[in-house]
Amino acid sequence: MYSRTMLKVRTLSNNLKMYGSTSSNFVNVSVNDKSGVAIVTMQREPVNSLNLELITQLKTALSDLERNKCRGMILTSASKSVFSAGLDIMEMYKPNQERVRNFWLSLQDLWMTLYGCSYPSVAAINGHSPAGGCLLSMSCEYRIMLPNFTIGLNETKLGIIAPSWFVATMKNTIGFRKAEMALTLGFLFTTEEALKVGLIDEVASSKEDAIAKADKFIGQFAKIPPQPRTISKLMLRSKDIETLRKTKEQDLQAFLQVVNDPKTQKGLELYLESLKQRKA
Ligand SMILES: CCCCCCCCCC/C=C\CC(=O)SCCNC(=O)CCNC(=O)[C@H](O)C(C)(C)COP(=O)(O)OP(=O)(O)OC[C@H]1O[C@@H](n2cnc3c(N)ncnc32)[C@H](O)[C@@H]1OP(=O)(O)O
Repeated sequence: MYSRTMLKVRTLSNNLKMYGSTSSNFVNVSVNDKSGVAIVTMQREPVNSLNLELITQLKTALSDLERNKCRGMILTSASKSVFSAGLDIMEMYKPNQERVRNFWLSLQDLWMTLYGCSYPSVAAINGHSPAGGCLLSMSCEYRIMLPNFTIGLNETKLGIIAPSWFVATMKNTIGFRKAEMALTLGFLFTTEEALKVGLIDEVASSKEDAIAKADKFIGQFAKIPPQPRTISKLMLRSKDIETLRKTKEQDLQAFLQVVNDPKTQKGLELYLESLKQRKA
């Protein structure tokens, strides 16, 4: 039913080639011929950490779907245990200044594209989804998660502050009070806790079940005229998108200041070590 790569994800654009990146394919898009629903699969092993290339390819895939008037989009992961580990810490550790700048601008762009897309969007969260992974999930309209994983904005636990648009997305998803608790604690919710707090909408027993549930959710819109649907969605979401659009440069400068602070660099080094030691 879902034909692989019917919509081709463009390889890296020229401005990325100058960083010597290879054009690996970190995103697979398959479209159901009958329903017109696309499955966008992140496939950057081992943990789908969001580096410049994955972010850029996701943005391209989502924009292509918009142009091709897709009927709905399901975002998921090729990994069996991780949806996305969030931002790739290696992009922020001892960064090349031009690349890290591009990295952040591309993340802003991806969020604005996903949060404001006209088609119905569902995250089929088939693994852990901390920080940037949680942002991607929350930016979709509906979330279905598999049991025994965790999701949340854990930035404060890492000694950093989630940007205002991450905060706005969480507030819009679970409400002020619960977002305040979750953000200040840097809380990672288990699947059951996430369901209780409204961070996810359904629990699925397997990835296949999650896709089936996502298809069902999107199927409801077959009877709704697309334009009123999109306008209603954007009435709720466009204020936060416009806020970031207007303050992109300011947001970038704030990010660069934090990343280039020697204390942040030390923190990143220790965090990377701790991630490696967890295995030992
Ligand atoms: C700390 C950031 C400071 C930046 C300051 C600027 C502030 C700007 C605002 C930032 C906003 C958002 C921040 C983020 O998104 S930061 C990323 C936060 N993510 C996490 O804390 C998750 C960390 N990872 C995990 O908890 C686990 O990996 C996992 C997702 C639960 C999966 O566990 P696992 O056991 O299946 O896999 P594991 O063995 O841990 O990892 C496999 C290898 O992948 C490496 N790795 C994991 N996560 C990341 C990552 N986010 N970036 C880069 N690399 C990552 C891990 O080190 C292993 O590598 P190796 O095989 O040992 O070489």
